[in-house]
Amino acid sequence: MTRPNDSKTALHFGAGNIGRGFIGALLAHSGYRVVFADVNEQVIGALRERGEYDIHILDLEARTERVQGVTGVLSTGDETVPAIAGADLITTAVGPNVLKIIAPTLARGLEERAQAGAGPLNIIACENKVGASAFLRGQILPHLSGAGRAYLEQSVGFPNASVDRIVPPFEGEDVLDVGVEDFYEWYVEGPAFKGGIPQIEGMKVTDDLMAYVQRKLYTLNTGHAIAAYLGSLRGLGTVADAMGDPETAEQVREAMEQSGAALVQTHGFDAAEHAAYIERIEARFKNPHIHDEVTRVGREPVRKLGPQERLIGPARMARDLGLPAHALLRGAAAALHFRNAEDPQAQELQALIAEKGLAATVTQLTELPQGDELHTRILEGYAELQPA
Ligand SMILES: NC(=O)c1ccc[n+]([C@@H]2O[C@H](COP(=O)([O-])OP(=O)(O)OC[C@H]3O[C@@H](n4cnc5c(N)ncnc54)[C@H](O)[C@@H]3O)[C@@H](O)[C@H]2O)c1
Ligand SMILES: O=P(O)(O)OC[C@@H](O)[C@@H](O)[C@H](O)[C@H](O)CO
Repeated sequence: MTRPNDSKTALHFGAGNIGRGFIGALLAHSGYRVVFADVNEQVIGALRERGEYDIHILDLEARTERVQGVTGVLSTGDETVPAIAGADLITTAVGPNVLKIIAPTLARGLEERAQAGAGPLNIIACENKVGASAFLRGQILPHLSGAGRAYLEQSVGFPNASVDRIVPPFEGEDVLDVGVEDFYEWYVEGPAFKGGIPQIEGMKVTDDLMAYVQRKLYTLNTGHAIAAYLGSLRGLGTVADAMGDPETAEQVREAMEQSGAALVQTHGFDAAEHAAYIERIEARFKNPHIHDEVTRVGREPVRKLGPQERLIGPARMARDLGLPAHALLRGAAAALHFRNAEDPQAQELQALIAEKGLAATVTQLTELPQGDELHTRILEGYAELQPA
């Protein structure tokens, strides 16, 4: 059977959970030869040696899927620039903070393409960040010559995307094994593609990406983060444990309902469909087959407290519409309590609070001025929430 992308190559930065467990797998199933670029020598070595790996679907009906036709390059090595020059599509799932690190390498690859007179290319950043592909474009531009810049402007699309599949770290028999939930959803911004939209199994194209990005980030990631931060405060180890605690589960639901009311008004979603969307997410959080530590879900609290992010973004949206936001702000307050000796941003957060005080830290991270009602409510929430 021929597939739409047989004989094409996709280069995917980040052979981690989402890379192997979601985006890379869809690309391979759609016929692409998938080249993963990563800094992890063990994973890249195994991908090169074996050319395939297994995905374990951790749900009511457990099953295993084999992903074939894959290989790897070290993103710091000599092969990555030619791989960029020869790719038909580039995707990333490295984490929002790593985009600026891979930007100079991408720029070198684009220079080669410009010199070779190559055709159009699309680069899709599959990260939990509003406008991640556009952000990556902005990081690449300063590294380009005039010719490279002209090629980028004319021939390189940076469609933004929303990616949803819960993929925690997985202890398999093999280093390449990955464990995922059955559910997945990938929306990409149609009008931003250059040179036609590739046919990829499971990739949905939309003209209104912001609605889908906010629907996912301000519902799933909002509830997820609040489950993690309240769970962590209450000594609970995983998201499923946190959702097993009736008070935490109720507070998570209340927050998703508050962001939901704001999203329904902002984007015109059907209220009943949005309620069903929340219910589905709650069931995903409770999936007993997924072991997702609150430390992973709460990782990088400085990023998660940002003004457009999953806690403050929907709280501001609700406030601007005259809707309640207290459960969302309780989540932000819980985030400020987050401690994890292995998470540099959790360390940075506690150091900031110790050095500058809570009020100044909240302003620095959320951009909410002191005296703003949301700022005040976060401080009150912080005082009410005490570690177990
Ligand atoms: N895991 C999930 O449930 C999930 C779901 C949706 C979206 N996301 C988003 O996907 C992105 C990746 O998350 P993840 O959970 O897969 O993280 P991860 O840590 O499992 O994977 C990231 C990978 O990037 C690699 N990496 C780091 N620096 C690199 C560099 N300079 N060059 C190339 N590779 C580099 C790491 O070695 C790692 O393999 C994040 O933006 C996250 O928010 C995650
Ligand atoms: O990846 P982060 O750190 O932005 O957020 C942690 C989790 O909420 C996230 O990875 C979810 O599992 C994922 O967004 C589900 O689609």
